[in-house]
Amino acid sequence: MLQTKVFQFCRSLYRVRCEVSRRWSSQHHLLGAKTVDTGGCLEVQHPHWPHSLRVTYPWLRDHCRCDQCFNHVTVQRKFDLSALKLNIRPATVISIPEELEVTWPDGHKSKYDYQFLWQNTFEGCQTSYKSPRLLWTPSTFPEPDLTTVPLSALESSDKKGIQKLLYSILRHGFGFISEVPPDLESTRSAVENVCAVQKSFYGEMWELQGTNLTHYDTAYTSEYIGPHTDQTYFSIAARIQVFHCLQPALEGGGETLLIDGFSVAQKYKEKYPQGYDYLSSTAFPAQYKEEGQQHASLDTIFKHNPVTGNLQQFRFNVYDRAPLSSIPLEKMQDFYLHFSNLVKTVQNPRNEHWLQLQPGMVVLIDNWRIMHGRNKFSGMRRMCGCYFDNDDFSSAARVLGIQLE
Ligand SMILES: C[N+](C)(C)CCCC[C@H](N)C(=O)O
Ligand SMILES: O=C(O)CCC(=O)C(=O)O
Repeated sequence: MLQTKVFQFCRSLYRVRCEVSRRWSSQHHLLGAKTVDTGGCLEVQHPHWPHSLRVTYPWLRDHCRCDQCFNHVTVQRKFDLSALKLNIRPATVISIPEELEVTWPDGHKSKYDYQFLWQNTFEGCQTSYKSPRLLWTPSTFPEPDLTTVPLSALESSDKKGIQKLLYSILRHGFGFISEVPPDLESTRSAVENVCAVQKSFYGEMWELQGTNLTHYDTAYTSEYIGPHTDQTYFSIAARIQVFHCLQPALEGGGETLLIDGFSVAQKYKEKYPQGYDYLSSTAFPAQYKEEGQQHASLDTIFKHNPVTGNLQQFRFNVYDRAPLSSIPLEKMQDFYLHFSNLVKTVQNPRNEHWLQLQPGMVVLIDNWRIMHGRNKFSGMRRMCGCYFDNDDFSSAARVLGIQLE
């Protein structure tokens, strides 16, 4: 009881009331925030923040987290936007150490945790997010200890192994799981520690066995396959490609090629800025056809985050291009000019990192960034793998506290 009284007394000391007719201007006390009414919005400066944040009043009203406006069980909004007045302004704003308390003209009270404001406003998000991405070339190809996690660490309940693997994928575009028994089921259970396997017409886990043409794709032959990303014929390509070489080709060949597509994109953008803009804005079709399957998509090669404009996906597959019906006659020369310059940039041998995948080493490749290919081979070779969908993979990363762009 006494404690409550003392707390209430202290709390009242921190409160600074301001009338809406004046400008908000509360002093910050200890850990409380200083707030200033700047007309259409509220500027909040918290002593723990590197800079102040501005939020509009409609934003504040819309983001009220009281039980009437927000269902905390389902984590869904309940506030009726049709009732939102665009010229709404608070009756009072009180800043206390833990939160900001706003009373609206109709008497409704909203409270905002400072961390909530920092993490959920544009200005806070833009300052906090640091991309982990590190571009590489073969000469800066990351050392195996940075990118490899043994299966036992992946299975540990502290999740540190999974975090390391996810960071490696986000940083370098790939990561390895070592010590995985070289069979399909063990590969599945190893990767399922990270994310659910995507179901597609290839099934969930797939296997390439020599030249057994299970699907109508060059992957199921022993031919060379140049650098590409998979599933350009889907409207959303798989985010992660998993490979486990169960048996390297008995008579040689079959090495894996990796190229950092974002590094190539950067070089292409520097050398051919117009081409980069063209291939970021001109969609062209891709396809996959076999009995019972006819997949088609229409999209650009470079795709960017719609808010930051940062490169988000590099879609590149010369083999799965559909007939070019989407480009009008007068734009056709532009297309071939820009596309062939990109192909030349990709095919520069200085981008190529070749490796022989070994049984026991499972590689997870970011299919939105890294191109893969393989050398031709002879004799029996066995490779299994699967894909992860982008949404499932991103969710798995966020669940472990990894912030994504
Ligand atoms: C991986 N797996 C062997 C199942 C399929 C390979 C598909 C390759 C296809 N051209 C594409 O780019 O998607
Ligand atoms: O056989 C391989 O190593 C990879 C084949 C391939 O490029 C693919 O599956 O997309």
